[in-house]
Amino acid sequence: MAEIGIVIPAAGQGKRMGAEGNKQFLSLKGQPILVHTVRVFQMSDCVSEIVIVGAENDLALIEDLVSRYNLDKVARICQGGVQRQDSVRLGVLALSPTIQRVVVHDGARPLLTLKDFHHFLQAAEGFSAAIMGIPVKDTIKQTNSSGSVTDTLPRERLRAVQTPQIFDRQTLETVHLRAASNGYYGTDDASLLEWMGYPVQVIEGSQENIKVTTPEDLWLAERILTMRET
Ligand SMILES: Nc1ccn([C@@H]2O[C@H](COP(=O)(O)OP(=O)(O)OP(=O)(O)O)[C@@H](O)[C@H]2O)c(=O)n1
Ligand SMILES: C[C@](O)(CO)[C@H](O)COP(=O)(O)O
Repeated sequence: MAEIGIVIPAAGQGKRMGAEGNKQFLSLKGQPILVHTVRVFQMSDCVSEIVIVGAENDLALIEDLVSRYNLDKVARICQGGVQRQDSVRLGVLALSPTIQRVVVHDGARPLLTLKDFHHFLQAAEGFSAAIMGIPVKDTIKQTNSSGSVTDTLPRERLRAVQTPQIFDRQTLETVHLRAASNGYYGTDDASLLEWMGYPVQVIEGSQENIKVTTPEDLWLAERILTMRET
């Protein structure tokens, strides 16, 4: 099996959370969100190493959490960039040369389970790029700049995309470097492959694998974890 490395972008500002400091250090059931996120990869026998990408001012705190929670698969903690995509690129470049497949997973998605991660890895075998996604529940409409509807998109084929996203390391490096030199930005890593014409496979994820973006998400994350305890 190919050696798998994990890149966790955690260098955002969490503006939509509106908390003081980086949302990834907020407590979720008594432990920082970021610790929940990293732990699933720490526990996985399929993972060789983890790179966490943090904001300059948070690097010492991340180092402290890694040692306090014995996250010894974390091989490097590196400084992030202005946008998520910059942070991921820097993280990918910091992976050991032996890593052949890269999983990118948001620091702010603490509810991925080991079972779902392993199912994802298994389903992704044979694809050079695969991403988790779930069917959308709402009707999605496209609007023009004044809010008037221009289209109703056929829902059967729409997927709300999450992380983890897995890629062959060489391809991921190539698209990130090309996007950086062209000033091209996407909201996830798969969109860089799409931009360069590479195929990307969607694998069904879980409704519980939410991204903690706003205070309501933190409330929901607490409830999901409580539900899992019972
Ligand atoms: N320059 C950035 C921006 C984002 N991220 C990370 O990318 C993930 C997904 O981003 P999002 O949830 O949008 O986080 P923020 O950018 O922190 O949130 P906001 O847009 O509300 O400021 C987060 O784990 C975030 O820390 C990053 O590593 N580097
Ligand atoms: C990559 C991502 O998690 C896919 O849903 C998401 O796009 C990243 O969050 P952002 O809010 O777009 O930065």
